[in-house]
Amino acid sequence: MNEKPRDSDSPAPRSRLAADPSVEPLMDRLACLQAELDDTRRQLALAQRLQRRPEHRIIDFVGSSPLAQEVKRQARRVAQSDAPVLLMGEPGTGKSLLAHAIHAASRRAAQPLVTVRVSAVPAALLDEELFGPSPDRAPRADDSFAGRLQLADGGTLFLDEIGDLPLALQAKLLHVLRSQEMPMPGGWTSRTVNVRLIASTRRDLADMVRRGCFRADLYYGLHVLPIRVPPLRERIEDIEALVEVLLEDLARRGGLPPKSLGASALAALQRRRWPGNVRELRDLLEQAFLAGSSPVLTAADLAPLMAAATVVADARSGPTAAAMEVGERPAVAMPAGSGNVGEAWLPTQGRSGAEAGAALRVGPWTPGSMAALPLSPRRPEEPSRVDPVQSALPSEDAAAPATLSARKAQLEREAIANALRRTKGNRVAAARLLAISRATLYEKLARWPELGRRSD
Ligand SMILES: Nc1ncnc2c1ncn2[C@@H]1O[C@H](COP(=O)(O)OP(=O)(O)OP(=O)(O)O)[C@@H](O)[C@H]1O
Repeated sequence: MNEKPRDSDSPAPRSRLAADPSVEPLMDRLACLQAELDDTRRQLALAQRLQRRPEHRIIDFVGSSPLAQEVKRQARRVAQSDAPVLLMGEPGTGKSLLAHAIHAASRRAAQPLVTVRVSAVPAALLDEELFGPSPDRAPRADDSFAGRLQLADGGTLFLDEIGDLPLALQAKLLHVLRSQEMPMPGGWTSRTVNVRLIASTRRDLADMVRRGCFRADLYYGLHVLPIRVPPLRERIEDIEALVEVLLEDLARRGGLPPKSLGASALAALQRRRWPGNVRELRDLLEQAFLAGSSPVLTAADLAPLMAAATVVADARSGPTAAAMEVGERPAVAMPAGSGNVGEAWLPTQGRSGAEAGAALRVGPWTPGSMAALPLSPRRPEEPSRVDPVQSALPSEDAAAPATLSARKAQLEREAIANALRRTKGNRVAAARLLAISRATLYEKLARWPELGRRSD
């Protein structure tokens, strides 16, 4: 056998060292460390694999109706391209799901998908949030802060509710997308960004262009690959499959025994118009799932929940809510030179009680949120006697929600309420305390607007 001569400097074979009693404890320690290292490597590899696992795939868009099949066909087609995608549809129809799925099916899947929910970030913060520090200011030590466009470099930027983007930022976005260049602070240098844009809207952007509220060039740039995501009422035949998947998911997430739907309950669901679309269906099923102990949900189980949801839907179609769907954000004047185009949207502060109340109703539905809504809403002018922040804190006898996602949401809400209480409502300080960006805090407050209101 042709054995390679051992280098005189290489360590002595392990067996010879191990035989030496003086190094035995060291060898044992080394073996332990090696085992720990291997274990950590395995865990790291698993975590990386899990992180890379897409949140949604195109197949997760449940439905076999012709409309649902067409959406999935278009999603597969646009995933092959690098052109901007525009997802148009009512709230809760699955636009975010599709954005994630298209990214996951694209050649950028291994790169980041960065989401900005435009409607949830105040206009005054949006510029920096998207583009990073302004190129007009002198470079500073803290300029390592990157805007979301830069964070999405190589991957995909998902702009949820692009219709809420102020006009000045529309121009800036268009410029960056066309030139693939972002000027850096100081204005002397720029950096290249390679980002694919997916945008979603529940508003009629073509109508906004006609009214001068949305730039025509950005609209046409986005309209290269448009996908219309149909409302649930146009694909009633998908409800059965959706119910099956959603009930299975609720049971799995909650670690609970599975439940099914009786024939009368299915018929009742198919008769409904679903203004909140699949999200509303999911919330309704979650409440029904948690409310009863029977393994089969009946029409009688669903009837009171559907009646309560109808009250909410009617409130949503009221005049203020309708204005928010098709019109502009409630705007307040900004002082001249404040850096934005004369308007800033404040999620809760600065709005009248009526507007804030409407925002509560039209805001995103969260699991179990309908149960928390009063059936007869308080009159807007009636002052609240309850400190919303205090009331958000955990009470001794508050029943913990059963599902993991609802429990996580409750803990998050409590942490934010606590931070706001400790900082006396100062959002900048609260965000710092929570170690999140201001924009993230505003995004979360859009989900729980009552936390952002001061009782004093
Ligand atoms: N076709 C579908 N199949 C399975 N789940 C769906 C489908 N459509 C929507 N969902 C589920 O419904 C919920 C709402 O969907 P999603 O957030 O994607 O809607 P959206 O259109 O982005 O809403 P919004 O405009 O309010 O942001 C999510 O839990 C999503 O997983």
